[in-house]
Amino acid sequence: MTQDELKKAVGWAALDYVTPGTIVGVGTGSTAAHFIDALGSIKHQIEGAVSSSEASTAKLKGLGIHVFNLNEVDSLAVYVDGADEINGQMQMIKGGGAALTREKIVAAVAERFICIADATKQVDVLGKFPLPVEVIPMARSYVARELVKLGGLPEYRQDVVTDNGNIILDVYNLKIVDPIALEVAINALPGVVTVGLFAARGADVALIGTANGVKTITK
Ligand SMILES: O=C[C@H](O)[C@H](O)[C@H](O)COP(=O)(O)O
Repeated sequence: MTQDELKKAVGWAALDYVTPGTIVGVGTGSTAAHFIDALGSIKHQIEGAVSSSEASTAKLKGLGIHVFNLNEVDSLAVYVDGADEINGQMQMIKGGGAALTREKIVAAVAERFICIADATKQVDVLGKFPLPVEVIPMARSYVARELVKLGGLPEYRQDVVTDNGNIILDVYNLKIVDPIALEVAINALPGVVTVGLFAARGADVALIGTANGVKTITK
């Protein structure tokens, strides 16, 4: 099976976690795009969605799914999204598609985070995938210097502006042995909007696409 077929398998498998009549939290990226297609097949059974990016919003609307503003919604039963890496503690690196901030916000409102990922995303230690950090543009150099002090090698993601008008620093060379501590430390830097570590609030369920089918891991 190709990687995209594995992504499709987990995207569709996530439908099992969608309760009819509810508003669904929707992530961003190539795996989440398969979930959106799957959601389209049951669009008359759900009230709508809350989206984590302009790209997902456009796709949802294109399929005729109503997209709610998060401020209109008190709670979400589930948030379904992909990841760039996920470890055995269900902690993740996200933001390869620059959508990390809105993803973290929508995930925070949801009761359960359903991570959908192909098996290549599973790791023992987070950090091989460069850690995305969304930064206010004027703070770029300052935050980069601080990230070096934390042991990382930050690289400015050229030609990328987030949906919130900010920039992304991708931090290489990290072996993240204490993900929660690093999440707290980076989030505390003035100018950082969000770090793409989803550690304090990780996934509750992981649907992992493997050659032998979809594996379900529950926290
Ligand atoms: O900003 C992007 C998101 O965090 C994605 O969920 C993540 O990059 C995984 O994307 P994909 O499903 O395309 O591998």
